[in-house]
Amino acid sequence: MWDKGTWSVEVKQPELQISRSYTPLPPIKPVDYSELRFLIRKEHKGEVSGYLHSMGLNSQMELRGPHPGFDIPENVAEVVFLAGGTGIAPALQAAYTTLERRNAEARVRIVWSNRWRDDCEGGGQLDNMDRKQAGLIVQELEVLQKKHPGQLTVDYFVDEEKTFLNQKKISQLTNTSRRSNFEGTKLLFISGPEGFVNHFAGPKRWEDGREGQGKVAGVIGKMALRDWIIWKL
Ligand SMILES: Cc1cc2nc3c(=O)[nH]c(=O)nc-3n(C[C@H](O)[C@H](O)[C@H](O)COP(=O)(O)OP(=O)(O)OC[C@H]3O[C@@H](n4cnc5c(N)ncnc54)[C@H](O)[C@@H]3O)c2cc1C
Repeated sequence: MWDKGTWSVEVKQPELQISRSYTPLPPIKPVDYSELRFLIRKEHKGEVSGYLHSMGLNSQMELRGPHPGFDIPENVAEVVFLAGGTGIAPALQAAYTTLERRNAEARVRIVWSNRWRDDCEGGGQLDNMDRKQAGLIVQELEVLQKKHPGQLTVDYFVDEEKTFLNQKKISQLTNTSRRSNFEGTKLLFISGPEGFVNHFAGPKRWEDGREGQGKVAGVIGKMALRDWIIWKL
């Protein structure tokens, strides 16, 4: 799956017989297929996330999948990924596939918005702090940046610090006029809580019994971005 793009698996809660989807984080060492890592937010009264957070070491769980998400095309040139909260997990997947398995000149720009600084400790502030104090995901993003200098940027926005992603920032990220000599597919992803996706790209819609993309609306809908494939996750 790491050759393809974004993907998820379902975790089953055995007592209630319900399942929810979760997004494996890309490998940090050479690919070890026996290991899956996740970032799972503990939702207040969340059935499956609460169950997962209550599990002890060496517990067993039932997984279903993998379920493919978006396949990153071979000729990808630009990826802009707007991630809210745990939407950073598919952002890491897209960055991994693009940077490790595609053209060495492809560029990835991630924006990670969180409500609280605790969720992205050290993000955008690593020059002034001990790296070990940074959040694990922030550290992983930095490792990927160092491995692919100039190819990956990460911007952090934190609601409680009154910094917010806006149209101006998205315009900057999608303005690739200075790279007009480098042709290829341009992908703009929006991934996160429903309110985040709705605000920036409009709601997804049920189409033929499945969750489909719906129209591109919201902030991005007003921008008339040409040449970009826009994908809600
Ligand atoms: C493709 C995909 C990938 C995903 N990847 C990840 C990931 O990597 N990490 C991650 O953390 N999440 C991920 N999610 C979200 C995840 O699947 C779950 O939706 C999330 O963990 C919540 O599930 P839950 O069973 O814990 O909560 P649920 O029990 O479904 O509850 C969700 C919320 O609704 C509230 N709620 C429930 N019932 C009611 C009610 N009757 N009235 C009012 N409020 C109610 C709960 O308090 C809770 O806040 C992904 C989702 C998709 C579709």
